[in-house]
Amino acid sequence: MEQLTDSILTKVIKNRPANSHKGTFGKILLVGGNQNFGGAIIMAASAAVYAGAGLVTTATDSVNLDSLHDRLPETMFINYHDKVQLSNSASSVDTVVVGPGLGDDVRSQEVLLTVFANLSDQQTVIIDGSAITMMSKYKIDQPAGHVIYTPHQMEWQRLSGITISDQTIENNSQVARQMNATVVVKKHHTEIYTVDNKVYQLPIGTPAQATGGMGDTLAGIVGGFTAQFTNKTDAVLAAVYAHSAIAEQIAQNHYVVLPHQITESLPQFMNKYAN
Ligand SMILES: NC(=O)C1=CN([C@@H]2O[C@H](COP(=O)(O)OP(=O)(O)OC[C@H]3O[C@@H](n4cnc5c(N)ncnc54)[C@H](O)[C@@H]3O)[C@@H](O)[C@H]2O)[C@@H](O)CC1
Ligand SMILES: Nc1ncnc2c1ncn2[C@@H]1O[C@H](COP(=O)(O)OP(=O)(O)O)[C@@H](O)[C@H]1O
Ligand SMILES: [Mg+2]
Repeated sequence: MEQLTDSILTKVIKNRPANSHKGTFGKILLVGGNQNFGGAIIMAASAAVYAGAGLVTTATDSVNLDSLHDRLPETMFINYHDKVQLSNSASSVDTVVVGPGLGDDVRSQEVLLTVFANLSDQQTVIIDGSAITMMSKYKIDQPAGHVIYTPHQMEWQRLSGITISDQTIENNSQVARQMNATVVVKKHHTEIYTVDNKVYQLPIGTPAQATGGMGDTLAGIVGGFTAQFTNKTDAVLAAVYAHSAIAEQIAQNHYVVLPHQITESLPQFMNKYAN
């Protein structure tokens, strides 16, 4: 197992070519936010935009449209109950983040199945929150694409069948190896199990991060990084590291770190490491 350091940031975050345009930095679709959890997808989409994704579309319940655009005018919007629009977008973007605040009822399941049915091998899909819970609850198969799961320990228990107290590196690796996916098991000192069977641990992070929306924000950063940086595994590692490194900086003089504070710090933080 390897400990992550800030060298992953300089490895991944590159100066932007002078002749680039928004298309250079990836098209990303974020899917989530039911009538109760709209904040989750707003936080995830905001993180993706501030992490530098080129073109961001948010598919959510239409009840969330006004607050979404109020917070984040940079994103486009789709009503996720519109199957045609959701299918077209899911099949045409480079990267999909699905799950933050999606909920786990049958209507949420319908949305998830539509997204999964429209993915193909060239795409990257980050599966978070309710999407993970629903895959276990409704026994939904892993979709096509480069798959990245971002479960917290309870979601990992649901997905892997390993109870939280048995989630050792060895047990986690054994299950992750059979999944053909990258798995980010989120906790204090998060672990990342990569597709090529390596294990990384995050040695930083603070209990000031223990607040709702912190993982939704991470999912958006992972989406933003994988959308614009070539090596997908390194992009995940850098996203996980940046999320907690920013949190630690804020926590030096704040008792609790709010997810949107991390998001707002991203452009300045990334600029320090770009080379
Ligand atoms: N503002 C919003 O709209 C928010 C929406 N959220 C969404 O709510 C949905 C349900 O997710 P939840 O995670 O709240 O509910 P879950 O039921 O999936 O998991 C939460 C439970 O897991 C337990 N747990 C054990 N180990 C844990 C660990 N290491 N990290 C986190 N929890 C651990 C917690 O104590 C809690 O009882 C998701 O779609 C999520 O994205 C949450 O992110 C909270 C904020
Ligand atoms: N005590 C802690 N130390 C370090 N990181 C933490 C701590 N508590 C929570 N986090 C981080 O906060 C995030 C929480 O994710 P998650 O539980 O999915 O939140 P949510 O679904 O509410 O957005 C993870 O990245 C986790 O590693
Ligand atoms: Mg979560």
